[in-house]
Formats: sequence, structure tokens, C-alpha cells
Amino acid sequence: MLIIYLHWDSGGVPHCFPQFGPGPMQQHGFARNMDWSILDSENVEGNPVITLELKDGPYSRAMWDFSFQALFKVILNTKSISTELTITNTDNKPFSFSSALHTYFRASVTGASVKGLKGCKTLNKDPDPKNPMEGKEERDRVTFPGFVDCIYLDAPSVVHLDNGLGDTITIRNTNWSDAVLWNPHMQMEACYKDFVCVENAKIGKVQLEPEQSWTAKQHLSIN
Ligand SMILES: O=P(O)(O)OC[C@H]1O[C@@H](O)[C@H](O)[C@@H](O)[C@@H]1O
Repeated sequence: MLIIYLHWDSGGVPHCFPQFGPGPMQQHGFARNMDWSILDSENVEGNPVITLELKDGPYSRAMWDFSFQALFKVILNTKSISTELTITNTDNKPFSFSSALHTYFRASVTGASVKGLKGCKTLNKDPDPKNPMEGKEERDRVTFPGFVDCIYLDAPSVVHLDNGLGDTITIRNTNWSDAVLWNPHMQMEACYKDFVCVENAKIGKVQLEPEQSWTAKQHLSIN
């Protein structure tokens, strides 16, 4: 069952690292624009497991002058996808970053809703992403009636997405403290009706000393 939206122009699970934009660097950093290499792949009880690696290079150094390693492990199952992102400081000085998994879910936008965010503090990036408005989510089910771009701080470790296509997707996480809902509406007129983004995010900066690592996990499953 395909739960992730894929399109030639956008889709998948792009990595926002080392910045969840906007900020001083280019929007959402550089990790999504770089080639990751395959570090390891195996078959565990019939399930493909692949580990991808990204290291700094001239392109990243021009924007962020640090040595780092990012490992992204993906485990595919017929009804679930598990991912684990580990960032390690391989430099001799500390660095800090923010991050997100910008997951695009296949959906019918008019029927889609997310349950589990009621009570969260929100930073609404609509209308001005650089000056988000603080608020609190009061709805049991958050829908996508138009343009949506909102950060949920200290989001729960489990939320449920009704994709409007008859599926409920459970989104679990460890250490992704925040969430972001996004649908571009008419900014992406050709395809906005077919997906919603429910992003696991780390909005507050993570600080890593040399040799320290940070890990966050995500588990997507379909009922
Ligand atoms: O167009 P991009 O760089 O992929 O970003 C898409 C959106 O990504 C979301 O995560 C942000 O909250 C939005 O503000 C942003 O517009």
C-alpha cells in the first residue's frame, strides 16, 4: 500500500537539515539537495533495510562550515515504514541544527484530517513564515480547508492521519519533539489536492559537542 506521495516535482520524505526554514541558510538547509550514499542494505526476515549516509562536502561547507555525518536507516514492511535519523558531530567544535522529515502523504486534501494535536502550542506560519503567530490548537481533528502552514510544538509521540482515501495512518515518533502541517493549496495548483504534509520536526536547536550524536525515530503504519 503506497502511503507516501511521489511526484516528479515533489514528494517523498525530504530531509530538512541543518535548518528547518526559514533562517539564515537557504530554506530547509542542504541535506535534501545532496546525494546520499548507500552504507548498508540487508534483508531482515523478508523486510528490506537500507542505511543511507550523508557527509559534509564543498556544497554543504559553503553554507555551514562543519564536519558531520547523517545516517538514515529505513525499514520497509508491507504495512509500515520505520526510519531512524542519526546526526553525529565529526568536527572538533560544537554545532547546532534544526531538522524535519518533510513527509508527503498521499491524500485527498478535502477529506484529510490529523488527530492528536489538540492542546499543542502552535506557531502559525501563515501569513508570514518569518514571524509566526503563537496560538493553541483547539480542534480534535485538524483539517486542510485551504493553505495550511503550522508548527505544533511539543507534539505527542503518536498522531493519526485520515488521508481522506479510506486509510488511517499512525505516525509515531521518538525524539522528534514537534510537528508541522503543510498544504500549499493554490501555490501548487497542479497537485495540492493529492497530498498533505505531516512532518516530524525538531524546531528548537539541537546542540552537539564533538563526537556527540542525536537520534530520532519515526514509524508510519497503515491500519
Ligand atoms: O517549498 P519548500 O522549500 O519545499 O518548503 C515547503 C514548505 O515546507 C514546510 O515545512 C514549511 O513549513 C513551509 O513554510 C514551506 O513553504
